[in-house]
Amino acid sequence: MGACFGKPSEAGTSARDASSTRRRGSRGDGGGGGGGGGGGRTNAHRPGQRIELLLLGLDGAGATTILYRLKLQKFIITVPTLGSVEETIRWGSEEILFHDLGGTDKLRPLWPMYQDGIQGVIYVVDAADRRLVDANRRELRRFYRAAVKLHDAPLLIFATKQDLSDAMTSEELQRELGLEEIPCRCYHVAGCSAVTGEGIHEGIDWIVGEIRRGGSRAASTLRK
Ligand SMILES: Nc1nc2c(ncn2[C@@H]2O[C@H](COP(=O)(O)OP(=O)(O)OP(=O)(O)O)[C@@H](O)[C@H]2O)c(=O)[nH]1
Ligand SMILES: [Mg+2]
Repeated sequence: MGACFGKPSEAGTSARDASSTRRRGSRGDGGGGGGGGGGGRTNAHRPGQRIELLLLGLDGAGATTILYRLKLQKFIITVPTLGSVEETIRWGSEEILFHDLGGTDKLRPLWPMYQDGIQGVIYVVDAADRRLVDANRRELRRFYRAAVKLHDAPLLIFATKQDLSDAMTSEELQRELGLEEIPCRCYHVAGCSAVTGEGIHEGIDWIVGEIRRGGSRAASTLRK
């Protein structure tokens, strides 16, 4: 797939076809999301350089479980993250440093403190809990209002817990979260499960691919 240009909506390629992508730059818009607009550019990625990603989500969404699924290739029982956890994993020729931030309401205001050096954002949603859709929409917007340095960075939404019967699909979540209004460079919603491992590698491949080719993007294609 190409860079962050093209059709308003492209089907992704995760397992069970449970993903959807939006590439900014095709709408010619300039509004939505707020957030000032004076933010610095995200660190451009140089080949061989370590990638740094933020891993966010409401408490209990499943962020840390995804992190250790990636690190250990198995499902492990986690404890709630108090503050932040840093883990590095090897991804092909790349090294990725994850900043996994706790998601309780006390910790969410701290998320925007982690902007410097970050090249991509992963936001984890418990797709099986429909009661949290409003809170997820609100917290995503609040985060991006403050995190102006990340408006140039790709956003991966992990719609996790797809192993549970009533989990929302990625298309449903894309609509419900109002992702069109989020001032990120481009986004992708990937259905996944940290229990089965489904969809996680595809999601990481997407964000790493976007970061790799993001360095040459013309500023005019980016919303400020
Ligand atoms: N069924 C199911 N349960 C999951 C999945 N991923 C995580 N869980 C469970 O969800 C709960 C919360 O997981 P965590 O990874 O600790 O959540 P977190 O987002 O890191 O939460 P905080 O650290 O509090 O911000 C745990 O009981 C996990 O076992 C999944 O894919 N499927
Ligand atoms: Mg955690």
